[in-house]
Amino acid sequence: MDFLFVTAAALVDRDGRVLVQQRSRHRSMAGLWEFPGGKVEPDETPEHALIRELREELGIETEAACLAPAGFASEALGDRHLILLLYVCRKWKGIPAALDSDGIKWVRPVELHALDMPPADKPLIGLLEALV
Ligand SMILES: Nc1nc2c([nH]c(=O)n2[C@H]2C[C@H](O)[C@@H](COP(=O)(O)OP(=O)(O)OP(=O)(O)O)O2)c(=O)[nH]1
Repeated sequence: MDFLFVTAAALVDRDGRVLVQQRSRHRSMAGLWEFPGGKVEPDETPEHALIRELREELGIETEAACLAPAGFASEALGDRHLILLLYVCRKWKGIPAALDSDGIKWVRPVELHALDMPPADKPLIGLLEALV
């Protein structure tokens, strides 16, 4: 099986809201709301990939100690199989900006049900409702 490992973060603010970003037009799954993150490169740990993606996509800095494993999703993706590793992060430096997406917004976990998200993300919503 050809696995695609992707790491993503639920950034949680002091009001218990979670950041989601909208995938930009030129990407697969364009327009869907997702958790910031991306593919784990062969030479990276999931945590380092996520730290890099948060820097590239949002312009924020965090560290491995601030990434708490929250859960995962397992979903067919074309001829590959996606393993999406979700971390909760409550501590970072900087103010998130939409550097690589069509927009960002902060929502309560219960509000995620009403957003168009990739299929892999759906089972993670209940998890965040319980955790955040
Ligand atoms: N970052 C992120 N990716 C997700 C989520 N849910 C989900 O199915 N994915 C999928 C979409 C992509 O296939 C892959 C993430 O890769 P990526 O975002 O680095 O991919 P990409 O746009 O550069 O490339 P592509 O998918 O357009 O080929 O994981 C999510 O919540 N966050």
